[in-house]
Amino acid sequence: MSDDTPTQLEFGWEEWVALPDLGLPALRAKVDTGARTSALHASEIEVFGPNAKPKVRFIVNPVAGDDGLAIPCSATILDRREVTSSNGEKEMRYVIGSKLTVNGQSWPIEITLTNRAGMASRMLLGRQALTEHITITATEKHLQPELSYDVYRSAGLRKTAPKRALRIAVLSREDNYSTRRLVQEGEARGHTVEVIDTTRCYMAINAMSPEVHYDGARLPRYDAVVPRIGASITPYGTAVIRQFETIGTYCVNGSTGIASSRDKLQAHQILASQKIGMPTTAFAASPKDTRNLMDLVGTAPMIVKLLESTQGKGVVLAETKKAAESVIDAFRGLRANFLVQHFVKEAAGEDIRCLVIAGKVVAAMKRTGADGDFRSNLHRGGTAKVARITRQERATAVKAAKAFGLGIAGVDLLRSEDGPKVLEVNSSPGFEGIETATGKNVVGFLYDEIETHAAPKPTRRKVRSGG
Ligand SMILES: Nc1ncnc2c1ncn2[C@@H]1O[C@H](COP(=O)(O)OP(=O)(O)OP(=O)(O)O)[C@@H](O)[C@H]1O
Repeated sequence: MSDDTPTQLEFGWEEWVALPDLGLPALRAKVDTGARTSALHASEIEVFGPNAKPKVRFIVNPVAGDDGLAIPCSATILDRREVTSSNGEKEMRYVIGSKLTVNGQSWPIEITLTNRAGMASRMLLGRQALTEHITITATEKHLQPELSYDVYRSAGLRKTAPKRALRIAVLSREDNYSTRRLVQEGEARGHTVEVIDTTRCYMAINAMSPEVHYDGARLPRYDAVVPRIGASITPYGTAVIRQFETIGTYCVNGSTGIASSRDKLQAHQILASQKIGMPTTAFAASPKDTRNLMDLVGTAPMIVKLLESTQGKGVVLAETKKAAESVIDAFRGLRANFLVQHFVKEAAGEDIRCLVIAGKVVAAMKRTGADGDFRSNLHRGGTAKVARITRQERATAVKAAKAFGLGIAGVDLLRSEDGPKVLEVNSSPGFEGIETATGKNVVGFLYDEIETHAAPKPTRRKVRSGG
């Protein structure tokens, strides 16, 4: 039956109803013709979202006497109104809109949210909801079909539950394509996405109530944090993420994974310990060991790489051992840390960027260096196009992201004679190059993962069956 052709329904003083938009398939509602607007008993009522279109999220315990069953809900706020409750008390309440379903018929109603624990009925149906097609027999109850609270126990509940709007923080200092896409895609899905400058977060570190503050106020409870931590602020950025982890916030990439993948020496050690292919790499602290270091890597040409290098700026190709020695001397003179690496010549100035999200390669592109450059970085004038990768390359990329426990990672591979060699695992991969080259909505894949992980699950404990 549709919303347009209501058939007559008979209500007693209490009926079984459903609010499907809120993920509440069974509720007992008391008919209260003394009240204008319907009311739903909700706790943890919290406003979020843009000022122009604020939302509210809250918890409903649909079964009276069973607070173990908690359903997280969210809705757009229609109004905020003063309501006088049955005991005469005035209260400011948020008003939301939702569909009310009874016996296969649905119609839109307004609902105020109120947190009054101990109320036997979880819902009151006011006059506004009791439209013309309803007749009321106040001396009877349950004139409409009975629903069962068992639905809250069914495995399908999470699948059928409406997607709850999430509040997400993107930790980023840059207003670039990647940040903008994260905001745009999240908002298109109905979430609220706030961009937070990582370096402006400050923290009270104490055992009882870990918090993150920003611009004079404590940051709210986020459903998910997407770290986009630039290399120059890794230590502080990872400290901020650790704080969110302590609070229990879901972080797409954890502080440990970001820190260890950033530290080139540690990253190579972790990759090696997982038997993941990578170019032979050596490092030493003392100038006395320069020759031995080069011998470990093999014959020239070889790569000398600054540990702090990004965008290929500190990557040098030394054609001879003599040239490598001069570069190493120069780096040492500048007190710069570096590593020496076998030059994978057959890669011929190309590398493969695999974007791994939640253990899957969701997109891959081949980057080719500008004419005559062995470095394929797009920042150095390289070009990118979609890549077809082999099963071995796919497995290597997935394994590399997993080695650092990263939910999202850009894994760079070189195609060598003996299989893929991982160059680096990037915990804040850019989206522009890969979305342009592959035409894929990579950020969408990331939100799929966030929605799966961060959407609060209905808790089901000791549910009494209804009746
Ligand atoms: N061992 C190697 N053999 C062949 N080519 C290499 C090797 N190491 C680096 N390259 C080339 O140089 C480019 C830059 O190297 P790498 O990614 O290690 O530098 P980076 O400065 O850390 O860059 P990023 O900004 O990606 O972190 C690579 O994309 C690759 O094309």
